[in-house]
Amino acid sequence: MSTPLAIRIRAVRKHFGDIIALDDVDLDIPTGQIHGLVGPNGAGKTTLLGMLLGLTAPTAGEGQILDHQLARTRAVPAGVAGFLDGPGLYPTLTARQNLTSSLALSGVRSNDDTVDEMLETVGLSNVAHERVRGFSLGMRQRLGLAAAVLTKPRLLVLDEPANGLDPAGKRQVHDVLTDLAARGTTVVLSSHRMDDVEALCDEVTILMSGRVAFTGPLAKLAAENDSLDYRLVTSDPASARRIAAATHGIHLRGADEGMAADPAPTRPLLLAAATPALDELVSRLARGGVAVRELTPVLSPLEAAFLTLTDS
Ligand SMILES: Nc1ncnc2c1ncn2[C@@H]1O[C@H](COP(=O)(O)OP(=O)(O)OP(=O)(O)O)[C@@H](O)[C@H]1O
Repeated sequence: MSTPLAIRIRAVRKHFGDIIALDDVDLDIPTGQIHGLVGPNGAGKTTLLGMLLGLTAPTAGEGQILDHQLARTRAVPAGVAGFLDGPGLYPTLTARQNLTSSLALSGVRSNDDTVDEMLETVGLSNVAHERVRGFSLGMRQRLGLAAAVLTKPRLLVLDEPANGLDPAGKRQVHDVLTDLAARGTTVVLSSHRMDDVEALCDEVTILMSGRVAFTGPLAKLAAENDSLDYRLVTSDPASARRIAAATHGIHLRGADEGMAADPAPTRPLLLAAATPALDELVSRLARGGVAVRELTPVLSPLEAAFLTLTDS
């Protein structure tokens, strides 16, 4: 049996005067999934997230968010938490007071230990008693996430949650979200960082000018890519270049494209290929006694799809 849907949206449109922010959007997000929303500036990501949070009503279309119909009222539906444009925090209260106030407002029962554990989880124990006024963007992001998570949401909606985070902060946020999803919370987040989305999300939706250009698993996106650019490092660059040039479906790129053989190339070889041709190349290299030390996509499937769709 398939996983029940946390979000089911059909033919949703949103107009702001003459501006069409969302145009005929369909979206299915199963319960417990971490779903990434990507797209260029102005694509409609924040508008869609705002709709999930009950802050914006659709102009047309319909949807089901958890047990609720897509908002006609401007209120965050029960079971949903999150934030747009940074978390709403009280600057004059301490980090700890912010969490206890947020809990009190949400009506969720909790105890002091839970609050302290959450501060520890997001790496803010050492500043628990400091006022939020002096916090950096990354600290605010982590505190906002902690406040949202403490309310035990069934759906967590986050606009650019990795903004301003250093690598340690990013890992803490990743751990919190992965743990939440493993316990059944659905997470929908937007990001301009493709590497974050790929590291964290099960599925992704690419929005372009308010329309869904792609929605589905990242693996499907990779499979739909005819050809990707790769960087190849081997034990014998000259032989590798010769073998690559003679392999059907391999296209040399950059400085190697159409160039006479470089007798002693030292740079990595750049080439474009689909997966079957790449498999063939690796077999031929092995048969030719050339060891493959590194074979990596120059752009990930998500980055490549994004650039193709935005025609950059
Ligand atoms: N309240 C509003 N009033 C008028 N236009 C709006 C409003 N909110 C969004 N828009 C417009 O709707 C379109 C989509 O905006 P939205 O903020 O949803 O895009 P986005 O994908 O989140 O962009 P970014 O990556 O820059 O945050 C844009 O053209 C924007 O100018």
